[in-house]
Amino acid sequence: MKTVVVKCGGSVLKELSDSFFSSMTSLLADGYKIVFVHGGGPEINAMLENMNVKSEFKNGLRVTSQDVLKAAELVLSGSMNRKLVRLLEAHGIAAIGLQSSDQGILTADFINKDDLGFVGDVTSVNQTVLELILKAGLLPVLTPIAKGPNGTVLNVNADHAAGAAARALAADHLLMVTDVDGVLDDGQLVPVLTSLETKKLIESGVISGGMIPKVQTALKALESCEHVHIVSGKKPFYEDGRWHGTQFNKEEETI
Ligand SMILES: Nc1ncnc2c1ncn2[C@@H]1O[C@H](COP(=O)(O)OP(=O)(O)O)[C@@H](O)[C@H]1O
Ligand SMILES: CC(=O)N[C@@H](CCC(=O)OP(=O)(O)O)C(=O)O
Repeated sequence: MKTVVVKCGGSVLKELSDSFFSSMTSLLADGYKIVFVHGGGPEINAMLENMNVKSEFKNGLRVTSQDVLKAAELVLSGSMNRKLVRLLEAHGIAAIGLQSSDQGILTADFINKDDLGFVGDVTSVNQTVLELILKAGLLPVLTPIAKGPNGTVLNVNADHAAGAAARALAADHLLMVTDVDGVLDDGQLVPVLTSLETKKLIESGVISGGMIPKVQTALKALESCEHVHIVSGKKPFYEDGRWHGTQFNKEEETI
């Protein structure tokens, strides 16, 4: 079973194009099984603003108090997950929304409770449930809210959640869908990146903000995934068996 984990950022959820869904349909037609993980960062920001709750990010991760966690869960599970499943269904794709803390679909541990609050790093993935759903011909759509220790739930960066799902499922492909064409340098798409080149772009400040957890996840995913891409959700990303965006390659492949 060829599996692709697709991560869709909150930045682009409202702007997903028909051509994006056509690419999804082409992938399914080519025999790929797809697991979707979504974010919702901008929508969580808007909700927190409405609630007059301040939140800050440290290295791309949202510092998450109990109040922030409640808002994040409400937005991710109650709003973003619902929207995405309905959009997929409207484009003829049989999808099912999953709250990832249920049945430990994603289980996580605190990264650093004192520093980040209720923020987790995924420690295990319930493959049995995901594989059952895939075998039934459905596309699972996962929230980045994980089961934590002692009855807690933890907020997981959606890029990290997707990377963990890709590794656990031994996915062939990790696709990170965002609001730009891929990694840009001076406004130009960088079509191929190795880990060394990526690190240089982070050091020089070309890659910043929300792109940092994305490229870090991409590089880590290369340990188990054959193909890793960052692509735009506003355009087709897969046409005639070819992928667009920025492709990440292992170092030795380019030397
Ligand atoms: N070198 C870069 N190339 C492209 N985007 C970058 C780069 N550096 C920073 N970014 C920013 O990263 C954003 C994508 O990250 P983010 O907003 O967290 O998206 P998502 O919600 O999809 O995870 C882009 O819209 C852009 O503003
Ligand atoms: C810990 C942490 O940062 N969690 C993220 C989860 C959502 C997310 O990652 O959404 P995007 O993919 O749209 O950025 C947050 O609270 O914003």
